Amino acid sequence: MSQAVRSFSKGEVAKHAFVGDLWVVIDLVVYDLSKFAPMHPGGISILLNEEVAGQDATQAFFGLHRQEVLNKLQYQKLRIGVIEGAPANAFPTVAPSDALDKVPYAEPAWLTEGYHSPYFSEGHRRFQKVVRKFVKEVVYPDAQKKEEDGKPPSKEVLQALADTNIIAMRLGSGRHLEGRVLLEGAVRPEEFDIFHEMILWEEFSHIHARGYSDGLAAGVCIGLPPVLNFGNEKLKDAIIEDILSGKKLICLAVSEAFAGSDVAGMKCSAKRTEGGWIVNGTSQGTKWITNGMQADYFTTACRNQSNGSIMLMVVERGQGMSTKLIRTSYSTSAGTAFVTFDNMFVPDDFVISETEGLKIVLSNFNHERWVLTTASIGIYHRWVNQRRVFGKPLSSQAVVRSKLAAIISRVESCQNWLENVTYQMKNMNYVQQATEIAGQMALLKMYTTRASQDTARDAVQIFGGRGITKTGMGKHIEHFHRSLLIDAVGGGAEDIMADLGVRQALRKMPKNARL
Ligand code: HEM
Repeated sequence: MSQAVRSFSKGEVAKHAFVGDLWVVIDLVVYDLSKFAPMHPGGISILLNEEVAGQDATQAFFGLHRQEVLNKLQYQKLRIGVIEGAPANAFPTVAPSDALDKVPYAEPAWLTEGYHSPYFSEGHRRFQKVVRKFVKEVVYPDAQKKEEDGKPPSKEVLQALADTNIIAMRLGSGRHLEGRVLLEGAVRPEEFDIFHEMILWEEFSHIHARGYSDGLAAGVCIGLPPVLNFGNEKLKDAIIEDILSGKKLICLAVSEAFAGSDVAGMKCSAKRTEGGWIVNGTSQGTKWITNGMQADYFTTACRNQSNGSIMLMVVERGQGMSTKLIRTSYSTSAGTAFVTFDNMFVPDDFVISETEGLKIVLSNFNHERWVLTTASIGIYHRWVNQRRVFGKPLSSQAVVRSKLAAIISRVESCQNWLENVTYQMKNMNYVQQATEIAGQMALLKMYTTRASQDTARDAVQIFGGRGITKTGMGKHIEHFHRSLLIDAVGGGAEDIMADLGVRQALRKMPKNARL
């Protein structure tokens, strides 16, 4: 035992069980709560309970809080020593920010000790460590705060994403990465592949703040690819660098109040005028536009009034545009907006395509669906050992273990299917992806979001009341349960995805196929 750490007998601790003189033991460590108790978010009276004050409160504590509470600096200061006989390392140490979780199935198999993967190299493993550290240290604290107060992500975090070129990396591999230093050199631009991008999305999902995560320039990931892949050089020169460097934001404005994501049914219209187009979408403005509140540019689909063709263009924020905040089941941190255009002028250079708008928007969906699927996968279940009912750990009940079996099987099957689809995307060109993978991607997204709903329901059942509280031990479960439908609907609702998957399979059915 280090000399600096004092040790106390149980009897000594028991003497401090009153207002103004209050100690408790958690995991063999003695905490002096005398000054903290009146400020305790759970109230003072529970701390004065005879089974808590001056006692070993380990079980009670972990039945209500997450371990991370004890890791906070302000609470580390409450430690005054350990219980007699405790090992020298009893003081909980904070795991390094890039540490892997040792709880079985908490990490994907490729990050589990002793497991192998055909898809991920040593380079991917190094990259994953750097991303995890970045997410935990730079993003997580801001995410937890802003998800709660509904404000957009802080400018510093968005700038950090731009400076490390995470904004650029989330658009996938390609020429836009050339010459950039990626996350302080964690990967070279020419090495960066779709598995690096997958790591980014999976690691970012660990912030457990779905609205905030969309607020982190998610609109760029769907609004900029049409410009990158189909825009003219003048348009690219005018906006890409400002967006990748964090000065400006772009979003995708294609779903409409009456047509939803049925792009073909849109009412927003464009009329020819000298040097450009006049865009109107007033009564049927575009709806559910992620980042619409903050965006400077809107990649917008509209119908050419003269010939009915579907155009795609970038509308710059300005007079004639209004953006109104929409409240959804996740945080307003995402800046989801109802957008209307009233006689907006769009110069010719900002038109991406006059005739192929629909095709470009549809081709964009594959990557969007892949992103949504990647971000949805992954759930932790260490708490099952933690929560106790009728005096026993919950995991001692067969019915709970059966739910766990289902949760694990679903997570593992989604992850493995995703890795396979990602590998196909890595090895297929753009056209092949549209014909070979779109159907499978749609089925995978549908399966993943349905699995998420089953998993959230099981988790809430196991968690009981804690699974529906926004604070404490169950806060991530509550959040997951409330926000998962965003992924089930965004980028195409489940039934549409299922239908697309099967229709694409049927198209490929050999004419002479017989049972
Ligand atoms: C080192 C000692 C403790 C610290 C630093 C602490 C800190 C906190 C914090 C930060 C919260 C807000 C919710 C959260 O973020 O998890 C909370 C809530 C709560 N705490 Fe404690 N706590 C301590 C000990 C205890 C003990 C021993 C009990 C007794 C069983 C207790 C009972 C509660 C209750 C009932 C809540 C409200 C639960 C909720 O909001 O979901 N706390 N505590």
